[in-house]
Amino acid sequence: MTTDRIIDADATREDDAIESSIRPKRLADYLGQQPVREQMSIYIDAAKQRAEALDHVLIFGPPGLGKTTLSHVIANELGVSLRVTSGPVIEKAGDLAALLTNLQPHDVLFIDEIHRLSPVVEEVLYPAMEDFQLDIMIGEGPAARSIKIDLPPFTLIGATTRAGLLTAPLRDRFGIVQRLEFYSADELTRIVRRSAQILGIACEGEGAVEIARRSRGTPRIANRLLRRVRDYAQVRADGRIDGAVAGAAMQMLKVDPEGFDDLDRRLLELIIDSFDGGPVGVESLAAALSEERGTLEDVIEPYLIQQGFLVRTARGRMATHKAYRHMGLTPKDGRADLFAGDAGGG
Ligand SMILES: Nc1ncnc2c1ncn2[C@@H]1O[C@H](COP(=O)(O)OP(=O)(O)OP(=O)(O)O)[C@@H](O)[C@H]1O
Ligand SMILES: [Mg+2]
Repeated sequence: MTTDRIIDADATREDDAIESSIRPKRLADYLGQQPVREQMSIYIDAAKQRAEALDHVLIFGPPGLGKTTLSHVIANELGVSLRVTSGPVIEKAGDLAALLTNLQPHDVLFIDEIHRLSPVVEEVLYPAMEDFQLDIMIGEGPAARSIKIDLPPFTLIGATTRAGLLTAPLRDRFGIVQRLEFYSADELTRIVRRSAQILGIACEGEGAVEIARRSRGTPRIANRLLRRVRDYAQVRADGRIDGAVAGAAMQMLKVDPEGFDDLDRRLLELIIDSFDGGPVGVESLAAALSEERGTLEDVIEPYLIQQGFLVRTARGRMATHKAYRHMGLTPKDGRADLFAGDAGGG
């Protein structure tokens, strides 16, 4: 979105290039996300047994957790084609009509950033999802008329960073809603090992663990850190990534043991120093960091909140006891009690 953070969860061009080789294609290679995998495997088998299109799927979760990957996996497992588009790209009702009428029965249409569909396009999508029917107006003025076109049964997969961004009528039309969670260090370790193997990188036990621990619960970041650590290992060591090499590389990359970079630390510092620990509104924080509010809410905050460094309250964001300690500071009086046992969430 904005920065050149090594731990930015957004995809870069380099990511896209390597993506195709390491992106899992089958459910069995889609590591972690156990409940999602289990459910999807049942829904996919059931749809195949009935020879029906899979019900529409909404996938939401922070950037880099595997929304696009999961949609590819679903289409692969169903044995159908996947058409990829995104909310902002579909400008007119006619664009959507062209996409939908080109689908084969049971195909998957993947709409990324589905919360950014225009209201007009969304209106056209409702009957398409519900009744596999297109209801569009052609012509203008007195000559305008509405025509109905039957569509092949298809599966819509929508992805968004936050379910709350969707309108209620759109959300209600998805029969399957999957929320992706941040990955555990163990899951990320397996992902790092798998990627290392595919890319032919020698990455030993502790090396993979070290990279996983600092990946902010995000596979895209894990894969990117793996590549940067490989560079370091190649130039400064014998090419093998072990714990020590990974640790040294992380120091060079300024990724701290929690996986935080300068931006995360600046955010925590800001709340603690300039706003006395909060609460402080998200707009003020975004302005002070020169970041967009959306970046703050979708990219930076979710992990800090999930890890219990930040809490979202009705009056704004507050730094927790854990945040003070991480920054090497003593919590304000009372704050320790207030947040003792706080496990994050939100
Ligand atoms: N469950 C998984 N197992 C292994 N690797 C994964 C998994 N999920 C994602 N990845 C890896 O992480 C990378 C990023 O995933 P993906 O592009 O699907 O994220 P996304 O949620 O669509 O992100 P964005 O919100 O930016 O679109 C992929 O290239 C893939 O290799
Ligand atoms: Mg994606």
